[in-house]
Amino acid sequence: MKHFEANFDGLVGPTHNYAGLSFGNVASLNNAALVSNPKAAAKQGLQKAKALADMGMVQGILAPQERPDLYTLRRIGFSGSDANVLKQAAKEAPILLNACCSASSMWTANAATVSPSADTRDGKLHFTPANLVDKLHRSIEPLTTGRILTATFSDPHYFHHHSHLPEHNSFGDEGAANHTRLCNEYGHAGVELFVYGQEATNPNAPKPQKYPARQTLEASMAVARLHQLEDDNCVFIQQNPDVIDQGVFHNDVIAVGNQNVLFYHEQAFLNTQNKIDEIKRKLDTELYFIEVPTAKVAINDAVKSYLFNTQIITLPSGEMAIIAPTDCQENPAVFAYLNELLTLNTPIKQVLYFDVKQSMQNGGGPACLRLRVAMNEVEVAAVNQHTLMNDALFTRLNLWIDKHYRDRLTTQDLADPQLIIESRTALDELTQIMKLGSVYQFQR
Ligand SMILES: N=C(N)NCCC[C@H](NC(=O)CCC(=O)O)C(=O)O
Repeated sequence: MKHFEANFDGLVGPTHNYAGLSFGNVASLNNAALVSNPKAAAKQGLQKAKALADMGMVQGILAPQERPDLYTLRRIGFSGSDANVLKQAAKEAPILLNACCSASSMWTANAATVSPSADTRDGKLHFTPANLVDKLHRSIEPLTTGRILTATFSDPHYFHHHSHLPEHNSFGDEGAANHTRLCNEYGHAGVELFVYGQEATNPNAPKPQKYPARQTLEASMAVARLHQLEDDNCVFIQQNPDVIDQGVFHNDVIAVGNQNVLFYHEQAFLNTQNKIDEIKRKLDTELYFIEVPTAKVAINDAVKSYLFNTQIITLPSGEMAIIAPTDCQENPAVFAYLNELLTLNTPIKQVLYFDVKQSMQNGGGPACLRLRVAMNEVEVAAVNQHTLMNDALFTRLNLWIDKHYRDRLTTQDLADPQLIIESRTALDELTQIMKLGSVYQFQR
C-alpha cells in the first residue's frame, strides 16, 4: 500500500489582523498595529498549498474559524444586538475584542497533534485538538477545530478524534508545533518526538524566566496516552528554556523533522546527545541529524528568518525539499547556510522560497500554516475529498476570497458590525464549497 505525508494548510480567515496578542512571539509584538491585508494573506497561503499539490504532494485545506467570536464576547458579559456587543467591547475592553477577532486558526500546526495509524495500538489515525490555553485569543479555538477536523477526517472507521486536554496551564498544549515524527517510510511505525517547554508538576525542573513555556510535559504525555502510542515509539524532549526566552515560542521555530531527517539548531534542546541516543535506540533506520551551529546561524537570525519553520517534504522522486519563507533569502547568514546545506550529503536537495509575509508578520511561517497527516492511500480516500487541493478548488477559493475579503484591516476596523456579516456570509459559502456541514456556531 502507498503512504504519504499530507499537509493540511489553514485557510486565512477574513479578519486577519495584527493585534500584538502573543507575548513571547517577537514578530507578533513588533508588528502590533500594522495594517493587515487579509486578501493577500489568504492568497499567499493558497499559493503555497497549490504549489505543493502541483509537486505531487497530497495537500488539503482546513477551514478558518468564525471571527469575531460573538459567543465569547457574550459569555464575558457584553450584550444586546451583535453590533452593540462589538461597540461595547471596543469601548470597554478593546484588547478582549482583538482577542475575539484574531484569525489565528490559520496556523494549523497548532490545531492538533496527529498520530498516524502505523504508530497507534488500534491502527487508527488519532487527532487531539490543542487547547492553546496560554493565549486567550487561541484558547477559543479548540471546540471549532475539533468540528472542522471531524468534518475533514470524517470516517470513524479510520479516524479517531479526541477532545482537547483540560483547559489549565498544567496541560498547556500547542499541538503539532511541538511534535515531530521520525520514521523510515511514512507507513512504517515511527518515533514521535514530543517537545515541551516545562514540567507543570515539578517546580524544580528548568523553565524559561522571561517568556511563557506554552507546552507542558504533562500535556505531551497525555496526548501520547490518548493516541495509544507505545513507550518505544515516543521520545519526550525538553526545549532549551534559554531559547524560549529569545523568542522561540514553539519547537517548530527551532527544529523540524521529516522521515529520517531531524534539522535543528544546536541550542534547541536540553540534553541533546542523550535524546539523540534515545531516538537511535528506538528507531532502527539510517538517520540524519542536521545540527546547525550558533557560529553559522545565531538564534536571533533563526527567529527572524524562520529557518526552522520550514517544511521538509519528501517529493514523489524520493528527494527532500525545503519549503522556506522568502525571509530566509533576505537574511545573509541564513541564505548562506541553506545554500551550504544543499552541498552536504543529506537527503535535502532543493530549497523553494515562498512569500508568506502576511503570516510571518504575526510569527507564522510555512510550517505553522500546515498540519501534517501521514496517511496510507485508503485513509486518503476516506478524507472529505472537497478539502483536497486541486486546480478546481484553487480557482474556486481564489474567487471566493476575491468576493468576500478586504485588502486592508486595522484593529479599529474590528468594531465594524459589517465585518460580522462579511465573515459569516463568506464562511457559510465556504462550508458549501468544502462540504463541511454546519461547523460554525452561527449555523447551528
Ligand atoms: N509556530 C507555530 N506553529 N505557529 C505560529 C503561531 C503564531 C501565533 N501568532 C499570533 O497569534 C499573533 C496574533 C496577533 O498578534 O495578532 C501565535 O503566537 O500563536
